[in-house]
Amino acid sequence: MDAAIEVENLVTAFGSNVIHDGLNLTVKRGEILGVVGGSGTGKSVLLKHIIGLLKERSGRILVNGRDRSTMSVREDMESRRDWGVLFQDGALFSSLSVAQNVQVPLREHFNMSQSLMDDLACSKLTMAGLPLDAAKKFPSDLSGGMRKRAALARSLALDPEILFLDEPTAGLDPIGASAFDQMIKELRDSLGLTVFLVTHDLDTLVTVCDRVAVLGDKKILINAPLKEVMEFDHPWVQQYFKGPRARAAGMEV
Ligand SMILES: Nc1ncnc2c1ncn2[C@@H]1O[C@H](COP(=O)(O)OP(=O)(O)OP(=O)(O)O)[C@@H](O)[C@H]1O
Repeated sequence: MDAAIEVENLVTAFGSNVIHDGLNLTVKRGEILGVVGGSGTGKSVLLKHIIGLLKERSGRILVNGRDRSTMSVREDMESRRDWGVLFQDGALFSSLSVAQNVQVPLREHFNMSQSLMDDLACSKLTMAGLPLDAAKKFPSDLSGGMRKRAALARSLALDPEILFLDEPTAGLDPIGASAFDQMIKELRDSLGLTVFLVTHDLDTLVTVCDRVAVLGDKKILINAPLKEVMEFDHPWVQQYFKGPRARAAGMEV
């Protein structure tokens, strides 16, 4: 099996608060993996460990087959081009225009002309479904949904192989959320991306995820296609997938 991400026996803690204790997870290349779990179970912390924003841990994390902990600083920097991240709040720089935001990773990694960067920013904005007149706007001039798309455009700036999305549809109205889901699927299909998607959104799980990994009891309880996950005998899983919201999302085994 060709794995984009492999997490082996991960143990993490903040002081005495153990977050993950022997967590194992494989994300296959080209799949959209939905990561779910109760609030505070460590989904965002797991994402931050995989991308190297958090470092204190034991266990191995391999991205594209490379062990993050044994990389030189240069290798680590190079490997950062392999992925893009969309954080929960979008994390755009408010004093920069949308185009300048998209160009931040380009400036960090390459030495290219302004006109090339402008062209690239326009192409990434189009990919993320934004009109070109958004380029000169500032984040505060955009709706919540457009800000998410601008942040997505920035996460695509370096032509990543892997996309990390932390609750991408949170705060979007149902129409905006379903359009965003559709776009993620189209981007995966056209660019061959691997997507690691933290979400609480049941509609997203149903419509875009190939597999679902459930984080609970400090581990991945199950990592399987949704239908299999829904049959998994664990109290949180049963409550989550058989509750009123799940029924409203049309989830039936
Ligand atoms: N920088 C930090 N310092 C100390 N504790 C932290 C830090 N970041 C996260 N935590 C703790 O780690 C635990 C897991 O947090 P995390 O944000 O990963 O949860 P989550 O599963 O993403 O939750 P949610 O679904 O609510 O976003 C929580 O108890 C949180 O308080």
